[in-house]
Amino acid sequence: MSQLIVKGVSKTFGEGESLVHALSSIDLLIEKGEFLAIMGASGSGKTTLLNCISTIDKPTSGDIFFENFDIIHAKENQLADYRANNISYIFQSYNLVETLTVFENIVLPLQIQGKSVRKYQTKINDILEKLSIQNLKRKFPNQLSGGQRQRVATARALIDDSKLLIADEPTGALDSANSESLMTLLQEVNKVFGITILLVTHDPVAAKYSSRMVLLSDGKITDDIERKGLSNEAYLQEIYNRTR
Ligand SMILES: Nc1ncnc2c1ncn2[C@@H]1O[C@H](COP(=O)(O)OP(=O)(O)OP(=O)(O)O)[C@@H](O)[C@H]1O
Repeated sequence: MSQLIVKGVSKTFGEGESLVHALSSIDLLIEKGEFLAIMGASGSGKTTLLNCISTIDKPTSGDIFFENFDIIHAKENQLADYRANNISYIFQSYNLVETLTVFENIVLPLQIQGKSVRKYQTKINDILEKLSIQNLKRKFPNQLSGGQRQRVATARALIDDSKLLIADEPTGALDSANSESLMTLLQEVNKVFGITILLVTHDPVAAKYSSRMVLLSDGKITDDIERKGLSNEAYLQEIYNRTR
């Protein structure tokens, strides 16, 4: 059973002359632990698809199930629980709180959800160690390099047992060196923690770190390729071939 099932999802905006078909009958099965890159031209429906999955937006028709949970027919309080328990985001700007230490930033989602930081101590140490930021715990964000800030923001996204990590154009504002380090980090996090990642990107170089790429054109899926055993570079070539 796939972790995420998107079945016949359509989404329109506006009406009459200004009607836009943002998504047209999207069918997509996503397995647990997949690192999926969603590509496509501007306006092809990438963000709308992510928004329907993360319940920011509601499809006009179709069904979405996450681990058997029926997102479309759920009540608002159930959706709030779904979001809190399952979804984390990686933001372009990292969104670290400058007046809190690295440790306090990382445990913030636990505190917001009223969870005991003490119960998560082993997991916190594991994440700090795996992301090589144990020695930064007491520092403040303004004492960190760009790459270290990325690692702290990623640790925070991983702390609360979320099953789905959503990154909408996370490299959009980064230079190529920082893009590469963020994408390498996401690839590592996907492998080590097995978290499912949904990445929206325009950039084939960012998409080469994924395990699968779907291409949207005018609200439809027009291509779907898996990395299988390909190296990043061979997979990149395949993505170039299929997206140009
Ligand atoms: N709230 C809205 N109201 C009206 N039209 C919308 C709205 N949101 C999206 N659209 C339209 O739906 C289509 C898909 O938009 P979407 O933002 O999903 O595309 P995208 O592939 O993420 O684009 P980009 O790469 O530029 O971010 C576009 O034609 C867009 O203009």
